[in-house]
Amino acid sequence: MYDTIIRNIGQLILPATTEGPLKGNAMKQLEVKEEAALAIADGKIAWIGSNDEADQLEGKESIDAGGKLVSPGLVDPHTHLVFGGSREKEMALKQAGVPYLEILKQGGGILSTVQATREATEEELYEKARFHLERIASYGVTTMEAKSGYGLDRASELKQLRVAKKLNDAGKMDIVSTFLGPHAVPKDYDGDSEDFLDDMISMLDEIKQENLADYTDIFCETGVFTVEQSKRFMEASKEKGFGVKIHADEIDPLGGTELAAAIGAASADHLVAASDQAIKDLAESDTVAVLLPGTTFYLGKDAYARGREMIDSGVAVSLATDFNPGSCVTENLQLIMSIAALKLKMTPEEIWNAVTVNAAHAIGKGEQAGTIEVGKQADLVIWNAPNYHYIPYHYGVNHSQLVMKQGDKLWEREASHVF
Ligand SMILES: N=CN[C@@H](CCC(=O)O)C(=O)O
Ligand SMILES: [Zn+2]
Repeated sequence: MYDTIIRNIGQLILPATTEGPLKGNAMKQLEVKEEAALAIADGKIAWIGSNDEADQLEGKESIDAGGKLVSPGLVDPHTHLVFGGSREKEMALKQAGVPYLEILKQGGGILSTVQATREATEEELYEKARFHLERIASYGVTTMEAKSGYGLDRASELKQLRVAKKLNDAGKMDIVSTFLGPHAVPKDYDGDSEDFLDDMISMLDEIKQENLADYTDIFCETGVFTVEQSKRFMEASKEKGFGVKIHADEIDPLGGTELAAAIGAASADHLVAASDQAIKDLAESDTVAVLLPGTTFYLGKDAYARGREMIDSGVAVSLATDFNPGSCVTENLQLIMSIAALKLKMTPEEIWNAVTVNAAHAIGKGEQAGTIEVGKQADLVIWNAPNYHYIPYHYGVNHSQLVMKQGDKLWEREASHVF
């Protein structure tokens, strides 16, 4: 007797291969099973077969998918989930042409969120992050990453990391936590980025001991941290047993992407200005390129990361929201899928692989999330859509009908709609 049987699935997205992350041509492959069914037991996928075969199965609960699309739960591998305040007033500045890095230089941007985050209590941050997390889940996400980086001092960084851990322990979403201490140089350091970096490095032992993060991250950018500083921080993190990530080549082509590939980073993120050499290096490495086209869109830029070229060159590409209060204020990963189709020229198959299997690998969750396979967590979405092409096609709305996390209902739409 199974716990739940999902019957009458119009299209079931299965992996074309059990390996990952998928690179280049492998990103074009999706195994789509029509007229399918699946069974769940103990929070895991226990059986996958045809709808006819499922007639012989017994389950405590039976769900009729109504001929619709069922996919793995989406994975969002780059978010800044935990923060205080909001920055709606920056929008007018951006419209007036003030560049993102100039706002930061003047003490706004990331630094204004730092102030609000420092002022908020742990409970306030928890409630706010939980609100955003529920919205993220409603869009079909069952596993995500969350970065610190708005505390920029010991106590406030630990406060952010503890909030992410508590949210993970609450069990509704798997949250991979990343320590992004070197996100900006706070005003208290008077521009002394080396001194600040030393202080962030000195936190690594404590974070490890308290098991507050799996990865570290650094913002490698003009006026923030150099490639040399990024290398120093990443090497120190690796030595302490962390996986490493980097915000690389978002605005200026400094070479953070080449560094990520050379150092064996789990992911290099943004990559809007990544060089030809960076793309070659990534293709030859195990580093996943996490592209954030929602950020390029929200910052009003014309040039997007060269996703098409990256895939054609053999890079493992993933997509994320970059949800944060400044450069990409949306919890909607489905919207990012549409922007990836329109601006990165990615195909529907590539997009699905980018927000499932490759995203899971970018945050070290490839073994348990990102694909529907017997033995893996029963994290899945029943979509109010007839096929997998439909989600990036019909943009800006929420197509989730039922989001399941380890076999439990995480979010459900009240009524099903006609396409
Ligand atoms: N670019 C650096 N960090 C974030 C933005 C943070 C912010 O503006 O608050 C990003 O990934 O886009
Ligand atoms: Zn980011």
